[in-house]
Amino acid sequence: MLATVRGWVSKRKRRYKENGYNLDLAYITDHIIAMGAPSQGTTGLYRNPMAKVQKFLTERHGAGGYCVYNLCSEEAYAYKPYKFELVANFPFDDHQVPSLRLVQAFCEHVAKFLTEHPKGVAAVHCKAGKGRTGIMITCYLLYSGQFQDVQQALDFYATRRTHDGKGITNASQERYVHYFARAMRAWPQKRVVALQAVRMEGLGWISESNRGSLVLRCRPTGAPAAHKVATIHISGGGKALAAPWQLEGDIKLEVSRFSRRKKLSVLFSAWLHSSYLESGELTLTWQQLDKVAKLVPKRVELHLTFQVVPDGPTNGGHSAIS
Ligand SMILES: CCCCCCCC(=O)OC[C@H](COP(=O)(O)O[C@H]1[C@H](O)[C@@H](OP(=O)(O)O)[C@H](OP(=O)(O)O)[C@@H](OP(=O)(O)O)[C@H]1O)OC(=O)CCCCCCC
Repeated sequence: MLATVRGWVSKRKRRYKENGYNLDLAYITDHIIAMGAPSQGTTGLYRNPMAKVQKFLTERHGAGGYCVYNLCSEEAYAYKPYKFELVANFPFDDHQVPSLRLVQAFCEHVAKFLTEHPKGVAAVHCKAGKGRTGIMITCYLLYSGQFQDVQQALDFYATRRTHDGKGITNASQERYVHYFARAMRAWPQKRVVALQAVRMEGLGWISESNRGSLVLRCRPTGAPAAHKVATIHISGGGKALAAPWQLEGDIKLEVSRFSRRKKLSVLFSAWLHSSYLESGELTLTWQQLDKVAKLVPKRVELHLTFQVVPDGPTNGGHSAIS
């Protein structure tokens, strides 16, 4: 019965079903595992039971032959380091993107571990072990030179981790793999951009009959978390900003609307990095947005006008131009 429930929860991800094991776990390469969170208590009833994961890894790779990489920022999936002999934490939030520095640090750690343990395995997990795990593993495949082409690395991960070839399905997570591939060639220079105008098309009845808002979050380069820098109320689908917002680092744009019950619900969001933005209009289509609500038509477009700020502000950005 529990195996059936675990199978439902792991959806279309590949499970390891050999030698009496049945775990939400897949070998991406001989030295990289992607897996669902090793869990205890009630959560262990429908995710990977901690004890089984420990037994599996120790049996196959020896007590010191594996390092567990926990990418969860969720409190619920934190565990004491002694649960495994070697544990490394590179946390970021579910459905979101890591900073490029976090990806770099992860890749360096895995490379060092595998150099010191040539027969070892890096066992990477987030909650489900698909999206966040996918970014980090795909970036490592590129970093370690196993792949040169981003799309090929993404496809390889998707095929190895899932039955339906849907590995990283979050547009921003995929965008950040591309960013990291560029960052490996030349680390991005700090760049401040001013968001000057926002326009949405294709929202149909949503923009006509609802008040909406665009919430801007920014994680300045080097800062641990993103924080809200502005809420812009958008009526009729567009707005030129009287006071453009200067942004630097990881930028999250979240478009929400007020429902009939006056509850604010997110329609879609997207992460962008200021260093890869140019002056001019950027259009994000349905495919380039994250977690688009079902009621949003597929013809939706978010148009953003940015201006690169020469020699940006000394306060590191994310402030309004007065
Ligand atoms: C009889 C019970 C039947 C349950 C059937 C559940 C069937 C079911 O939908 O199970 C799946 C759900 C949700 O599943 P999870 O709680 O595992 O959530 C997934 C996780 O957020 C992934 O992110 P990450 O951790 O990999 O970064 C995400 O992938 P992504 O970031 O790529 O979008 C995925 O989205 P996706 O599915 O790909 O769109 C989410 O479903 O599990 C639960 O809600 C836990 C259920 C706990 C049930 C407890 C029962 C005791």
